[in-house]
Amino acid sequence: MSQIVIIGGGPAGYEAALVAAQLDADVTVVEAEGAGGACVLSDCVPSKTFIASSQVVTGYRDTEEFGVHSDGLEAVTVDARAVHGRVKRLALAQSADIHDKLVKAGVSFVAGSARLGEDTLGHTHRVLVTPTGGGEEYSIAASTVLIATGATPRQLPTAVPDGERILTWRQVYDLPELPEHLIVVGSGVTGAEFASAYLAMGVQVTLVSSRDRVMPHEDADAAMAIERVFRNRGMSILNNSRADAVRRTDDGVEVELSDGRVVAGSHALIAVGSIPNTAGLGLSEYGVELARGGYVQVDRVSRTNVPGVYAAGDCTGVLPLASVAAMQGRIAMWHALGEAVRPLRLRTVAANVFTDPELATVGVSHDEVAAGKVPARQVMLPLSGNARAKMDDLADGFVKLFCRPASGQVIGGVVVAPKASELILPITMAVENNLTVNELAQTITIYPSLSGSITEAARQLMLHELE
Ligand SMILES: Cc1cc2nc3c(=O)[nH]c(=O)nc-3n(C[C@H](O)[C@H](O)[C@H](O)COP(=O)(O)OP(=O)(O)OC[C@H]3O[C@@H](n4cnc5c(N)ncnc54)[C@H](O)[C@@H]3O)c2cc1C
Ligand SMILES: NC(=O)c1ccc[n+]([C@@H]2O[C@H](COP(=O)([O-])OP(=O)(O)OC[C@H]3O[C@@H](n4cnc5c(N)ncnc54)[C@H](O)[C@@H]3O)[C@@H](O)[C@H]2O)c1
Repeated sequence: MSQIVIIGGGPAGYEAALVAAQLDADVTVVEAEGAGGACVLSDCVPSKTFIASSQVVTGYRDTEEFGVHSDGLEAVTVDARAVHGRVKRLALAQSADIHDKLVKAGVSFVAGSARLGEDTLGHTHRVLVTPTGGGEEYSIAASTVLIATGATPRQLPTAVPDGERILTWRQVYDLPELPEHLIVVGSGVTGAEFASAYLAMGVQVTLVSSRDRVMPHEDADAAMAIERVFRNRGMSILNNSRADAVRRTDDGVEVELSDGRVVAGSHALIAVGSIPNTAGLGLSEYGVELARGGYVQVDRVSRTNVPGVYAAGDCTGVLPLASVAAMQGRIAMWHALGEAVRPLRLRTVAANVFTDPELATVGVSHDEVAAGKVPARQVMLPLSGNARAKMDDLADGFVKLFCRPASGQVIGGVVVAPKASELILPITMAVENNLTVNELAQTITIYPSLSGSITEAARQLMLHELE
């Protein structure tokens, strides 16, 4: 029987374990924090639960427009302890669900910290395990090892988090109350999501963005649309501003920018990216190649350069999403256990930024098209003309579609809208299944619906014979 040892129990690790158990392997997952990993316990799941509370507050905005009288947003109060309690409860419950699922599938789940042992020059790898809460280190033999150790918030040496005023995104749920004035350092996806959620909850937010717009890696039209919404709702956004240092003051924090300006607030959230958890695993000693930044180098079936040692998820830096981590983990096990497997394809991975409004993307990007790397026709359709959007008083979103110039094959799209995460699916299906704009356009959608704008955009891209 194949013996699989998986280091790390996040989406990469636990989804891999489920596949390997299904294929009758003897599977052990060693996890330092808890089933579900950082994704479930401190990153993705908690942040989305927190955002869910912020959306409840948003529901009280602009009720007059709908003919509903209320005391307005000012009368809404957010009980931070209750919100944080819910965040932690849901995370632990999700972790327990995953733990139960693994155990039910026959996986041995070990609470501990693991690393590779000495290279034994054979077909068996040795994984050394230090149990959580003490106990002797012991070793497990494995025919296949999967490194799925995730990543950790990057720290700036001049802005060291103290868990009270200077925070990582993992520490915000321990605050006894909401910040009065939160300075978010870093306007990537993480910074933008938290800035959006705190703003919705009535917190004064300043976003320190090192680039000329927020979310520099996202579609420019979408990022700028969201930046406009942020500003209109009162967020202060400092573009082209790098934080050099963050310091505690008597009653808060001050953030020193590289141009010498100093911004004062009550709290600072440092969201300047992550670093892979690959130190201390014995990888280099074992001959596993690491790329720049300490990421484990893998191919599209999750192999490292060392036979029998695979890696998946954020520790590989391929595309730090839970969905991708999970697929990399499954692919590793299918490959290791001799199943037919399709190498990882990033082209059809949909991603969503959970700001208000949300920003979902799939397929080719505007930058690739603009740079001439991918020939494409495109259309951008504002939601303001959509009947359902008018009813819901949605003015800010849009749908963008990209297709191949001659065939009309759909190759990408962007949606900015509430619940864009749900609306992107038809475009993802079209990209995945090589559908054309004609096929999308001929699909009958619900009337009135926001998804009607997707087929409407497709109709605008249909080529007419006279053109
Ligand atoms: C704030 C935030 C929000 C996010 N939101 C989303 C989202 O909405 N959607 C989405 O798709 N992605 C989201 N992501 C990204 C997503 O969380 C990651 O891509 C995902 O967690 C990666 O999974 P993983 O299995 O690689 O690692 P992780 O989830 O990080 O799990 C790795 C686990 O390995 C453990 N570990 C590390 N070293 C060892 C060791 N030596 N021994 C034993 N255990 C070890 C760690 O303790 C950790 O629990 C978000 C990320 C952040 C930071
Ligand atoms: N909804 C989701 O799916 C979701 C949510 C959060 C994160 N993620 C994943 O995590 C990845 C990483 O996102 P992230 O936002 O954590 O990191 P990131 O690296 O994408 O963004 C960090 C930003 O901070 C900026 N920065 C760095 N140093 C700075 C300084 N001193 N002052 C001001 N700005 C500074 C960087 O220029 C960068 O724009 C995303 O690409 C995504 O794949 C996904």
